[in-house]
Amino acid sequence: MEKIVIRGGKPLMGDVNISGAKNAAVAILPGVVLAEGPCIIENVPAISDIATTVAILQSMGATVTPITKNTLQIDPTTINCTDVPHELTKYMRGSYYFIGSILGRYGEARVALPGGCNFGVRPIDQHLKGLEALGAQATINDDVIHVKADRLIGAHVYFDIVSVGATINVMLAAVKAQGVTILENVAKEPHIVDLANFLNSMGADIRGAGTDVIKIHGVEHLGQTEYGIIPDQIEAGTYMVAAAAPGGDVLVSGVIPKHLESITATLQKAGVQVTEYDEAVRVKREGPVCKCNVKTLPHPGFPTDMQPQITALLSVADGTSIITEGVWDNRFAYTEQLRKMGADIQVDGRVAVVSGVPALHAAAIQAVDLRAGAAVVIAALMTEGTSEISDIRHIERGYEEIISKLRDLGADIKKVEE
Ligand SMILES: CC(=O)N[C@H]1[C@@H](OP(=O)(O)OP(=O)(O)OC[C@H]2O[C@@H](n3ccc(=O)[nH]c3=O)[C@H](O)[C@@H]2O)O[C@H](CO)[C@@H](O)[C@@H]1O
Ligand SMILES: C=C(OP(=O)(O)O)C(=O)O
Repeated sequence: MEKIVIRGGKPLMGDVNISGAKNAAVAILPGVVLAEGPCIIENVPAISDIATTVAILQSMGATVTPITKNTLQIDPTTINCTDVPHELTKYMRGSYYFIGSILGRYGEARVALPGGCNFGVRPIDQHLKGLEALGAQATINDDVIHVKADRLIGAHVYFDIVSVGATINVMLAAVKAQGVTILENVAKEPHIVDLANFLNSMGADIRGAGTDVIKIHGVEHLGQTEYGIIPDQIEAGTYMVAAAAPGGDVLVSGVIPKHLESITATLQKAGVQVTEYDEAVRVKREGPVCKCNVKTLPHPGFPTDMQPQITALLSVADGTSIITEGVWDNRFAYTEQLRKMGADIQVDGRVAVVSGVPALHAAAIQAVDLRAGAAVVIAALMTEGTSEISDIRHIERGYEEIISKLRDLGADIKKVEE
């Protein structure tokens, strides 16, 4: 078993370059199934969720050729199987995007239920509601989702809840449906817009991505494309908080600052200096961390996927911060790990009361999920002693080369085999 060992207390200084967005890539790669020719996808993050996505494509018969570490050529014309088994879906949430794309292309898919971070129940009723509105029959038996349609027909879908996954899955199926699909109350995250841009580059006709309503004119054929994935909003935000945590001066580059606005504003409230450039943000902290209240919300609100990281930072603020989780029912389990490091955090349902302490202390801690893993890395960077982080496979789902990126910023961090 591998662990991350961090000797903290050193300020982070220098530049860090941000990788392609995990949550865009895990939707775009399944989207390639819809193409009638090979696609070249650039800026694909080298993370384990992508290794799993590639393994799913290969298990279906697609030909995946790495051109560089972050560029893949994917030829879906060799696909000969439309079933995705649980051995492959169980590692990640985005595996369920194969439901929409295989249904859109082949009219039938059998995809086992997805894995991903455990925040309590993660229902898929809105995905199925949207696919059924397009004319698909959907059933779940023995943990396998079976969707089938003789023909997908455009429809008007009003989502009862704003869901990233449902918006993406229904878009993936609707691009080839006959007629017009209107999706209302959709998610507006940057990766929704990126997926729409990618599908449009293949010949789809999607408008309105990034607003509450998406309109899709179905097309008969989607062709090959060459497309570059956007930078990862959450990886960028994580390095912004990491830079602020032990106090330092870091240029987070290769980003779209507009995507980071809610994170920038929150860090500024917490007393951190953030300067925006065209494709970079500079993060500097000299004074104390100031208490501040944070509520996570769908985009453009403060992202839930940054909630554990900001909580780690605020655990050493000069007062009490209230963190309200507005998306998930159960996303505070990781605070137990911060408490092991001396944090004073009381959780009541979707609210955490974080009473700042002067300093955290080193401990043996666990990455209980992906962003919880990032949070304990940030906490360890702030402490004077040596912390050991276990279950790092969760961190590797979503952070490309986190060890070398932090080491290049001056962190004392290494991966060790137990
Ligand atoms: C691979 C990926 O992109 N994962 C992200 C995606 O997850 P994911 O797509 O699973 O999250 P959703 O946006 O769907 O979930 C938002 C809320 O809607 C609820 N819901 C969702 C679907 C559904 O059919 N019914 C339902 O009730 C969920 O329980 C949750 O309370 O968006 C989340 C919210 O930004 C992020 O935390 C995850 O990192
Ligand atoms: C929750 C996350 O991912 P997933 O939905 O893939 O579990 C995340 O990226 O923070």
